[in-house]
Amino acid sequence: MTNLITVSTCNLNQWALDFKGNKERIVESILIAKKQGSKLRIGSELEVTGYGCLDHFYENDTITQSWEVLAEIIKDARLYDILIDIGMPILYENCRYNCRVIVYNGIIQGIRPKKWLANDGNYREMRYFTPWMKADNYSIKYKLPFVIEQIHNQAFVCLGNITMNCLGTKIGFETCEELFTPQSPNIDLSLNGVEIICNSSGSHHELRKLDKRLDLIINATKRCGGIYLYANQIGCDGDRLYYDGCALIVVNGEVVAQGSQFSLNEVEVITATVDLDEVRSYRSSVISRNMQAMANDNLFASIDVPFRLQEGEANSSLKPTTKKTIRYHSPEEEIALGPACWLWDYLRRCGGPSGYFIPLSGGIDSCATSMIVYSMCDLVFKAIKDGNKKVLSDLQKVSKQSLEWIPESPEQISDKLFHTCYMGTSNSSKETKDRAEALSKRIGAYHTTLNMDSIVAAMVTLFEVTTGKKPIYKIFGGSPTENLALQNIQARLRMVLSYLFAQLLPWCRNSYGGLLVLGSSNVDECLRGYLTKYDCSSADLNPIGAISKTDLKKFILYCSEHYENFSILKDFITAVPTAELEPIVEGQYTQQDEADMGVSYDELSEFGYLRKVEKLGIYSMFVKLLHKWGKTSNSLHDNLDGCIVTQLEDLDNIDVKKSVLTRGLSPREIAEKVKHFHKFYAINRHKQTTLTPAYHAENYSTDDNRFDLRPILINSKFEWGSAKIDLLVDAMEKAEKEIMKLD
Ligand SMILES: Nc1ncnc2c1ncn2[C@@H]1O[C@H](COP(=O)(O)OP(=O)(O)OC[C@H]2O[C@@H]([n+]3cccc(C(=O)O)c3)[C@H](O)[C@@H]2O)[C@@H](O)[C@H]1O
Ligand SMILES: Nc1ncnc2c1ncn2[C@@H]1O[C@H](COP(=O)(O)OP(=O)(O)OP(=O)(O)O)[C@@H](O)[C@H]1O
Ligand SMILES: NC(=O)CC[C@H](N)C(=O)O
Repeated sequence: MTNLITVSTCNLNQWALDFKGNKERIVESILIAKKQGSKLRIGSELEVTGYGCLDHFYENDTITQSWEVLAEIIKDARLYDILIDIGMPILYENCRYNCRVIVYNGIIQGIRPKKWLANDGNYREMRYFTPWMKADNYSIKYKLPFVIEQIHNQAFVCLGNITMNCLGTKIGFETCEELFTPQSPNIDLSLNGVEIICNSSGSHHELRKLDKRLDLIINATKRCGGIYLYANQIGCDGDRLYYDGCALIVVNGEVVAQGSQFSLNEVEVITATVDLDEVRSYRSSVISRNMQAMANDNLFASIDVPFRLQEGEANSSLKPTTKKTIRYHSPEEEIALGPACWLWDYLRRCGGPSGYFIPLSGGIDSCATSMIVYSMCDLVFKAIKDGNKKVLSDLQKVSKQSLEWIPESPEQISDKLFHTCYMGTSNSSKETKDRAEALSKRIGAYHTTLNMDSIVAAMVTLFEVTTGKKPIYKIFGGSPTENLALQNIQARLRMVLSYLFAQLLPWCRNSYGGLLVLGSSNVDECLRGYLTKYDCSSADLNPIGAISKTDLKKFILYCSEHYENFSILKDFITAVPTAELEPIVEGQYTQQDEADMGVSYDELSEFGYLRKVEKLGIYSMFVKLLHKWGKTSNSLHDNLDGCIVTQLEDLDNIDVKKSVLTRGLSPREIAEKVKHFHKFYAINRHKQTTLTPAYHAENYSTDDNRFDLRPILINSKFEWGSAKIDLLVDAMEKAEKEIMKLD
């Protein structure tokens, strides 16, 4: 026997505070679900307001307008004959809750507030919402606002930790973060006989993160059995995060439907026909599970809904959806797609600007940023080819083209939207100038080349006339201060020129509207502070601000293979990174990034990870890197932690001494690197506070405004921790000498 039921979930491209647009997308998703024969549709977390309203959640307007949107949905008879689960904020006794509102045929069946709020990393739900902490099966009679009551005379609804007892199956809810908690609601829901679990999320993209989310869902339903529907927001809803959709339908640990992770579609509904009997036989044959279910108290307020979701057996045309292989993107693809979708949403939603402008240096970072813009053009082109009328009309509007204009290639889109500029000085080389030009040409962007020596000279002359002193470069005998000042003025002037060009280039091309300026400092440089404050790093948006140089290089390589005729990219990969801010003497660069920084990009990525993700201070970082980068063999590693605790007494132990250092860096070298990193990190932390809003791509992002909250003024000596490091290094060196003697 089969017990088939057709259910839907979706990716919604919501936008914070766009109540009108959000409502339209919700309605469209319900209509699509109905068209696909569905009896249940779930939407993303806080879909009515958009997930990322931040402090706008404090405004009562946000709540009242949510009710107004819901009222219109309730009134709309086209949305009947399907159970709908809608996310919005609700105020009860002056506390704000993050809720699911369950509606059937214009009647609100129940409201389920989120219990376990997301409050780490990018998330601050506790700033706006109160977690629902009442006893589990306690519910209240919630008085509905007049705007709802007047529609069908419904004055009250049950609010609490509810489940829906439909005719023939039970439905329950967990909201985003709750899936990630050790005691996820889905466990109790399944033990209480809930067969369909609806998870509505506002979950953001991070490189290599998708498998964590999928693993949790798959494992939950593998262990407990059940049908799991996952809905998510997709796109940029007004801030640094990209929500990465990937709506999912899973049955007993098998994926039967998966939505896109990166897409320009505003509404994507996925639907599957699933068999409730599969859940019943999966669960009931596991006796240990059944004993737990039997012993489990009823933790939920159960609401009866007079609606049968199952299809009658007479509907023989219906077949259960077959299982699918999960689709993952490689990290390089994720870089190509995530920031590109984010840039598209940002551009079309921000109104006036008619494209992007980038100062293109001929180096890796601005090249990677440009390739992301190219990827955006490519996605837009493909969407138009696939018949996406909204994308076409958005493109025509942004690029100020007529309704007749239809692009024939990504390059034609790039020509309208993307502007690049090489800003050379006498310190620049022909190689970087040519590379920038060649890349821009291949992408199809509108390129300009300029020489700004006269402006730099004018500034330096002004300084000289005012103070009577003339700064000169180090290689000509100047001090480090003079040398730095001469570099920084070039870098800062590039920023001023960028905004001038961004404002006027469309006008030069007989169009109108300005351009958004793109910055391209990567996460490693930001962490080390290897950038001039308020230079080209101070742009409008930075697509790569949370991506490491190592990943960017891999991304360029991927682009050179993925897109046709991009062999020019190989030249970027092999070029030595240099700022070209100091004079080139006899054809040789005097300045190379890694030498200048005193640390390699790979090492910076490591420091960044240990600092932010592993949360290590200076001393623990040193110890961790001793294990990782050190010459010590495993037996010394094994003893190292004990040594630290017992003030290195163990190093007198002959076995430890025998574990001779064979490869890697010495403890002193590691200590120097760790201290060096901390010194520059601390000195330059102030730069993070002014950094351009960047796409959040990594869990070791340095974004001071939302994600990585640190003091601006830090004592760069870290005296206490450094002294402990020195003590350990001395002891290890002493031990090493003794080993040498023994040998
Ligand atoms: N604690 C603090 N809190 C708030 N502000 C603080 C501060 N300390 C300095 N400042 C401010 O910051 C200024 C120093 O920062 P900044 O002007 O950036 O100058 P600074 O960091 O000294 O120099 C820029 C660095 O970026 C490197 N770089 C390399 C490659 C390319 C580029 C490029 O731009 O293309 C740059 C360059 O070699 C140099 O190491 C001070 O003059 C002061 O105004
Ligand atoms: N000659 C140039 N023409 C145009 N823009 C430049 C030039 N030099 C630097 N820039 C801009 O300043 C930014 C920072 O310059 P920097 O030399 O630090 O390069 P970077 O951060 O290593 O990036 P890239 O790899 O793109 O050179 C660059 O990403 C670029 O946007
Ligand atoms: N909105 C949420 O609850 C999101 C939190 C969750 N940890 C995530 O990244 O997906």
